[in-house]
Amino acid sequence: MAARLIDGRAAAQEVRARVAQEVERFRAATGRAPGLATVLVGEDPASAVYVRSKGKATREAGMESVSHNLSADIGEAELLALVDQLNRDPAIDGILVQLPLPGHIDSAKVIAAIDPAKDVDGFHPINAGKLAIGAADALVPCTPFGCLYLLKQELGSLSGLDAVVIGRSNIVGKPMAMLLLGESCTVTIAHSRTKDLPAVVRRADIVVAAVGRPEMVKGDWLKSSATVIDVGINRVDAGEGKTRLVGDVAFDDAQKVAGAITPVPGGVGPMTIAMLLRNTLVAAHRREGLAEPAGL
Ligand SMILES: NC(=O)C1=CN([C@@H]2O[C@H](COP(=O)(O)OP(=O)(O)OC[C@H]3O[C@@H](n4cnc5c(N)ncnc54)[C@H](OP(=O)(O)O)[C@@H]3O)[C@@H](O)[C@H]2O)C=CC1
Ligand SMILES: Nc1nc(=O)c2c([nH]1)NC[C@@H]1CN(c3ccc(C(=O)N[C@@H](CCC(=O)O)C(=O)O)cc3)C=[N+]21
Repeated sequence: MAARLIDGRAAAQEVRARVAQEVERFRAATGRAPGLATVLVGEDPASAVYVRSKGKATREAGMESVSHNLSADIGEAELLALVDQLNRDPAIDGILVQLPLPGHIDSAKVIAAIDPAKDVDGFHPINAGKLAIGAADALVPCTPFGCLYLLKQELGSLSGLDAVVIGRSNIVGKPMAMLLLGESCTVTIAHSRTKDLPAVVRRADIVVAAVGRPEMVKGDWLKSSATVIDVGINRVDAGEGKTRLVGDVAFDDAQKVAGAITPVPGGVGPMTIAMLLRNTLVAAHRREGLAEPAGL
């Protein structure tokens, strides 16, 4: 039987509509809108597209969006000075520095300079630590948070399920594993040194692929009825000078085996943006000392 398609666009639209309602309440209570600042260094076209769509979604939710576009040869000190200025700006509730940064800038240093209360990406060591210890007030990285939202929508309780996360980056794989552990899954983190990855994946009730290798996870690696979340965003040649987006999972074959699967595009990507808006809303409430909006 063909897998159910997990519609990330629809789920993201629901989250965004709820955020927009809460933005109105926030506005009524404080006389201002939540504000998100995005910082883009250099002119990587893909990054520029993401940053623009984040800005658009922010405004559509009724929030303020401020974008800073810096030249690729800006010094680390100048970038740190901008972060410091945004940390102090009372109208800014969330700061997102688009990654990757150019090689001459130490991204760990830049991330650590962001006020943890404004770290809506959830990349600051304080927020990563809070997630790891299960603190309720962690700001959680948007991509894994969006994956968890889709999984809970699809499966309800995740307790006791076997989850395999492929990829161990600080922005996707590791926080994803922490979230699944928090839901009482039995979690395996696989990576480039994992022995016999197909055998590891075959045990999984839940597979999260965050690798960056087009269509690496094959249909016959999957246990029948597994729930598959494909985080990969890979642009590949489609002939005639065109390109198309594919995930880290070989979708057509996986779809014949899996119980449910996210498409690329239209899966995790839109959820990432929805969760960024959610985190900005929550950060704004905390900064104003307001009760956090329930159920978001
Ligand atoms: N939809 C969205 O919103 C987002 C999508 N992405 C996409 O998700 C993917 C992953 O992103 P990110 O985590 O930043 O990537 P990274 O490159 O930081 O990490 C990739 C991970 O995959 C592992 N890996 C690489 N090759 C293999 C292999 N052959 N077998 C098993 N594991 C392997 C690496 O292992 P090792 O550590 O051993 O090197 C590493 O842990 C990319 O396609 C990216 O574009 C990312 C962010 C947001
Ligand atoms: N500080 C930081 N935070 C990030 O969250 C961050 C980042 N840097 N750097 C790059 C990655 C990537 N990322 C995506 C966001 C949305 C889509 C998205 O909306 N994708 C659409 C398709 C977009 C298209 O057509 O190109 C989809 O999957 O349907 C994808 C990828 C956030 N990232």
